Amino acid sequence: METAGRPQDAVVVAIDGPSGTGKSSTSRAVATKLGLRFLDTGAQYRAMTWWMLTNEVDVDDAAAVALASDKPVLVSGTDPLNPTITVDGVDASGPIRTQEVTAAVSAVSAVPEVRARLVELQRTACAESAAAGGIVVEGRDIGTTVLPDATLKVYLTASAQARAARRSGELKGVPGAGQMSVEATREALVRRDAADSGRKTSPLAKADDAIEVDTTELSLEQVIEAIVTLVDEKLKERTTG
Ligand SMILES: Nc1ncnc2c1ncn2[C@@H]1O[C@H](COP(=O)(O)OP(=O)(O)OP(=O)(O)O)[C@@H](O)[C@H]1O
Ligand SMILES: Nc1ccn([C@@H]2O[C@H](COP(=O)(O)O)[C@@H](O)[C@H]2O)c(=O)n1
Repeated sequence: METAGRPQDAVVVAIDGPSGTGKSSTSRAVATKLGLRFLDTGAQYRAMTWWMLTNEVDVDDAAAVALASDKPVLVSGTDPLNPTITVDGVDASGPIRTQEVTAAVSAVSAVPEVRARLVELQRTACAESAAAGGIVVEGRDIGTTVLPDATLKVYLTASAQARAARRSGELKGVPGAGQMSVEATREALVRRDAADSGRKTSPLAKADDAIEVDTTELSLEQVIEAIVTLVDEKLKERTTG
C-alpha cells in the first residue's frame, strides 16, 4: 500500500517549530545518521523571497507576489552533508540568509499561491526520496499540511532567550547577516514567529500527533539522539504491528 505518494516502508520525519529551535541542525544530523535525505523548507521560502526582492516585486503587495510566484525556478539538493538551493540556476545559499530576506520572508510565505507552489515541490522531494529510504523535512507546517502521513512528527520548542542567544552567536561572521544584540535578535524572532503563527494559510502549528521536544536545556547532540530514538521506536512499532 502507498501513502501520500510514497512507498509505505520509506521513513518520513517531519520537524516543525518556531525560529531558532534547532530544526535545521537537528534535521541534518538525524538525516545523516539514518542515511535519509534532508529538506530545509525555510530555505525555499527564503529563496522565493530573495527572488521577489531581486526582481523588485513589492513583498507587501500580496497580489503582486502571487502573480510572480510561478516565475523563479527553485531547486533544492537534499544531501544532508551538502544541502543546496539554487534560484534560476544561481546558488542562493548565501543571499537567502541576509537580514533583508529574513525581514521580508514572513510576508511572502503568507501568500497562498507561494505556499501552493512550494508545497508541491516539497511533496515531490519527499516522493523522490523514497528510493533512498526516506527524508527528514523541516519547517513550520510539515506535520500539519505538507506531510500529514509522516512516520514521525516532532515539534521543537525552546525559550525565546535561548533561541536568541543561539541565533546571535550563529550570525557572527556571516557576510551580509549584520550584527544584532541578543535582545534585538530575540525581538525579531518573536515578531517573525507571531507573523508565521498568525497567517491564515498553513500557520506555524504543532500537529495533534506531533511529539513536542523542548530543547532549552538540551545540547544539540541530546536533541539529535532523542529524535533518532523516536524514529527507532516508530520503526519498531511498524514491524510489531
Ligand atoms: N540544542 C541546542 N543547543 C545549543 N545550540 C543549538 C541547539 N540546537 C541548535 N542550536 C544552534 O542554534 C542555532 C539555530 O539552529 P537552527 O538553525 O538549526 O534552528 P532553526 O530552528 O532551523 O532556525 P530557523 O527556523 O530560524 O531556520 C544554530 O547555531 C545551532 O547550531
Ligand atoms: N514550512 C515552512 C518553512 C518556512 N516558512 C517561512 O519561511 C521563513 C524562514 O524559515 P527559516 O526556517 O529559514 O527561518 C519562516 O519564518 C516562515 O515565514 C514557512 O512559512 N513554512
